[in-house]
Amino acid sequence: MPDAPASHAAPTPYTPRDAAALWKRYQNLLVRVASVGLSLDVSRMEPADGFWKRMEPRMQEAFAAMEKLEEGAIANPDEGRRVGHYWLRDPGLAPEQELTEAIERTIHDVKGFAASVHSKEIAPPDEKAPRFTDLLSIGIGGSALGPQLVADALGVKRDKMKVHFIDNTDTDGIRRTLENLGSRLKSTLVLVVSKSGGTPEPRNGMVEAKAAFRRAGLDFAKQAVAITGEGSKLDGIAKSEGWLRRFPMFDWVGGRTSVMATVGLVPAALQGIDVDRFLLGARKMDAATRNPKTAKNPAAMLALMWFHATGGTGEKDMVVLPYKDRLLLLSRYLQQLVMESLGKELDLDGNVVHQGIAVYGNKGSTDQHAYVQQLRDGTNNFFATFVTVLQDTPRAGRDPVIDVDGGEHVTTSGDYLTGFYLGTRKALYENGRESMTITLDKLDAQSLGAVIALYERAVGLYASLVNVNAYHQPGVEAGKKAAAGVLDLQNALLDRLTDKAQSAEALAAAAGQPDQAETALHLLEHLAANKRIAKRAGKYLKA
Ligand SMILES: O=P(O)(O)OC[C@H]1O[C@H](O)[C@H](O)[C@@H](O)[C@@H]1O
Repeated sequence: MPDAPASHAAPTPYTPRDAAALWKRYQNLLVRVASVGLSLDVSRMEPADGFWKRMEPRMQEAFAAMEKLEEGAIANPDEGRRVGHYWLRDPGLAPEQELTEAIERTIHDVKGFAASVHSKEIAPPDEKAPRFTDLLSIGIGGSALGPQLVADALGVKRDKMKVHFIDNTDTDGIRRTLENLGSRLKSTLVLVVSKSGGTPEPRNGMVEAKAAFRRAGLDFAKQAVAITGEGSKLDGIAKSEGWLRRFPMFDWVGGRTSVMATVGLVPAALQGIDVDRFLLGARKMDAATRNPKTAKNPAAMLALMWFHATGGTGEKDMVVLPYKDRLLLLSRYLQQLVMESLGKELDLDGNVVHQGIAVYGNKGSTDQHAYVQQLRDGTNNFFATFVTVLQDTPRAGRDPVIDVDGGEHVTTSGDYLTGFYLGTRKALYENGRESMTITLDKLDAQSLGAVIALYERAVGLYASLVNVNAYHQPGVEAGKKAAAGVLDLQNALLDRLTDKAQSAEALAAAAGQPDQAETALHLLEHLAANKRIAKRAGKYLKA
């Protein structure tokens, strides 16, 4: 008889409570922010006895650090920057009157610009295009993820403009987006969005868009808007070429928290989204998450539950599962917000800590038919955050009700979605898998602003709990520098290429980089696959 296989079952970290105990726990722990119609339920998280008490002094320190940040302290010490995204939705909080005025003026300008575009006062130069119909936003990272989330979560059929994105330097992806616009290019307003104004991907997107405009006989500058830091490279280009408009990006707003700055507000306002309500939702959530009573503060509760679930070291992943198609991009948005903020090698005292929390997820119930199997039965290396919306559609009560079952009572698709969420949560809990739930009464500009603000604050508080700088991203630079070196090598290889076929190794050596033979091979293969150079018997030559 072979030995019985070793059990790989993940340990159950807690004994599931019975229904009565859970009901009580739910009632005790629920945090409700009535002003924005949002609730946070952490009853299916099971921190050990004494956790709340033990963490309370640290949470109070985190509140104090956050208070200083909001007052204008240099909360990003490595970059010597202040961190002002909370001021964007409550300009009166900004530490100086000039900043308050700059924020207010910018919001006013954004709304004014959108109104002029909608009223056709600002219109395309082509006579055959009486108004701007489409919006092409070119940006990456924080200059794309927030706007994409907002556009998808809140877009409706009667949007004032149809929004498209170029968020990569993928030739085919760019072409596909531009081809989709087709003859509507003449009525497309282009936003080139880059806080630093020097990121290669949006620069490339801009160059490709310009080429498409030229091919169509259109004047790019008359249809282009720059959203960037004042004095940046992009700002200079927009200024010298006389673009339609330039909107400033404040230095004290980080890319991943820029959705309530011009980065997010310009496209949202142009699409026709109520940006005032969006900002209001965030402002109300900010008020709720300044509450120093931990148990009443949803951001503090979230941060504490992350700390509990991951041991304060990121040992478990955060699975974000919105049961709502419109919130599909929330997990991708949170991936940047959480991982770029918390994923750090060093803590604030310079110790090597390798912090972070991995975030992934798409949407329910769709994911139940994909990877939820592993969540329920497999390795117990995650905690789930369900996001649910009570109101099935913005027209609830007016939409026709479709009975999908034909039983005694009406059952709708939305009822199934709710059933699947509740069922999955239960199945996970009973198998020792923890989860939280954020419930929105309805999904609209206000509640979306509130959810974003909730996570921004939770990330800031958590960063304090684990003592990292949430507002820099030194690791990103390493990849950027390496990429620049690779492109330099490509140019050196192209310089050495002749009509005589040479191996990758020989070309790398000729380029003075004999130790880069493998990189040279990859570059040459890419060039050959795109017919920009020729390849013969495994060697490379001019095309
Ligand atoms: O807006 P940009 O300056 O072009 O930056 C776009 C993105 O790129 C960087 O690499 C950062 O890591 C992100 O935080 C940022 O959002």
